Amino acid sequence: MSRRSAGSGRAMALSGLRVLELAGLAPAPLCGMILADFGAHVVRVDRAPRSAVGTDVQGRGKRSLALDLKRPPGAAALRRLCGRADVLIEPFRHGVMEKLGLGPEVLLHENPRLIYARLTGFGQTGKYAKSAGHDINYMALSGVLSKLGRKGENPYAPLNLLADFAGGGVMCALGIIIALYERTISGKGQVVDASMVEGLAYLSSFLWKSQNLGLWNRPRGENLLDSGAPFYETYKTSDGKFMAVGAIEPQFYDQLIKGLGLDSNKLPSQLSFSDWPEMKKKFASIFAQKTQSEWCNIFDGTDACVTPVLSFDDAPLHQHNKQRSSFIKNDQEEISPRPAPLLSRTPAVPSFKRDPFIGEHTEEILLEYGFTQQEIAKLYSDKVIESNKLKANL
Ligand SMILES: C[C@H](CCC[C@@H](C)[C@H]1CC[C@H]2[C@@H]3[C@H](O)C[C@@H]4C[C@H](O)CC[C@]4(C)[C@H]3C[C@H](O)[C@]12C)C(=O)SCCNC(=O)CCNC(=O)[C@H](O)C(C)(C)COP(=O)(O)OP(=O)(O)OC[C@H]1O[C@@H](n2cnc3c(N)ncnc32)[C@H](O)[C@@H]1OP(=O)(O)O
Repeated sequence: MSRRSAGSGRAMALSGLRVLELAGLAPAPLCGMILADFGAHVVRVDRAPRSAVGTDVQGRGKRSLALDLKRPPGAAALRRLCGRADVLIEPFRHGVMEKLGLGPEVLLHENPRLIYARLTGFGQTGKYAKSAGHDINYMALSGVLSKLGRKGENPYAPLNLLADFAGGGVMCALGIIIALYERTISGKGQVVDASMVEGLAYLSSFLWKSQNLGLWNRPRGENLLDSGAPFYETYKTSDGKFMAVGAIEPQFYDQLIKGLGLDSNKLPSQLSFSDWPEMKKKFASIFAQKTQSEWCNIFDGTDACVTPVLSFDDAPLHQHNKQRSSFIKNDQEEISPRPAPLLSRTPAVPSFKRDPFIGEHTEEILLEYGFTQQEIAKLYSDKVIESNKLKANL
């Protein structure tokens, strides 16, 4: 397969890599989208019979094949596809793939170079391996949720960003890339058991390993980085917006104090924990006196570590983000973040096309993977695959 991405004419880091992503909820689609953004040929294997509308909003750069895995010819078709693929991403709880006869021992036996990535909440073993769950449950089990939240309040889940996406989708992508690198040496594939509980726990290594520094020994919401400190907080401005303050180091804290028009000689020391609640009130009353844009005028260009809290409407329009083209607009005028990180020679070139409809590329994918027209016709007549050309052409 070409080392160049279709349409862009620029080489991408993962060009030529064949990925099969079994359609799942949120984390696996992100994992597949990252690989697609960096040039992999990602096929999303959707369910047949298909539902009216897909739930994957992270289908950028992917193609869709609608295949009924519950029927033996459908499972057999996936086995054949895996025979020619580099990576399989499966997002089901443990046991589902085995029940379909598509477990790793089968697929790796048929293609020993396959990277078989299993992205689950609880992993492949252990008491919860077969239990349903969502981001908040995985965060809870990792220990991390217990650290999140404000003083006196219950633990608080910051959307489904941490377990689903950081500990799940991104960690799984990392596992895949590590296994692909290792395959260049051994020639062998392997299973990546990407548990979101463990992915997030690993991501929180700093919290675990800094416990002896005394950073976290007060209750939730009363520590340095968990909204306890006045200099690591958000503050409301006079126009109802917010500023984010992260002035940890003394030299940066000094600049914060200066920008707020305060005299450091008349204030308690920065790390006087008992004064933190009062200092917060003081900072809050000062921030409430000016608009967000007025505070930006004061703090932009300083090292006070004070930035505006931007809405989704405002973030793409902020001068800094515009200067780096940090957000992109696709052919449907939808705005989303540009893939990161930026690689200097082979950056990601995200697709600007709309996401695929379920089953939009069924036939072309099967042909590409070596199925004959007769075999495809049989799969159609057996109702094992579906095509969605009509809708795609509307
Ligand atoms: C917090 C997040 C979740 C957020 C998701 C939201 C973004 C979306 C949730 C609901 C969506 C809305 C809803 O669908 C209604 C609208 C629909 C419309 O189309 C769009 C708008 C909607 C409003 C829509 C909008 C959004 O999309 C939603 C709001 C998370 O935490 S996500 C992380 C979840 N956890 C995991 O991924 C860990 C691993 N997976 C699991 O543990 C389980 O999969 C899970 C998630 C617990 C689900 O369990 P379930 O019983 O449903 O599945 P499994 O046990 O894994 O088995 C899968 C079965 O499906 C069969 N199968 C799979 N593929 C095929 C195929 N191609 N052909 C045939 N059959 C297939 C497979 O064989 C299994 O069958 P069995 O059960 O019989 O073994």
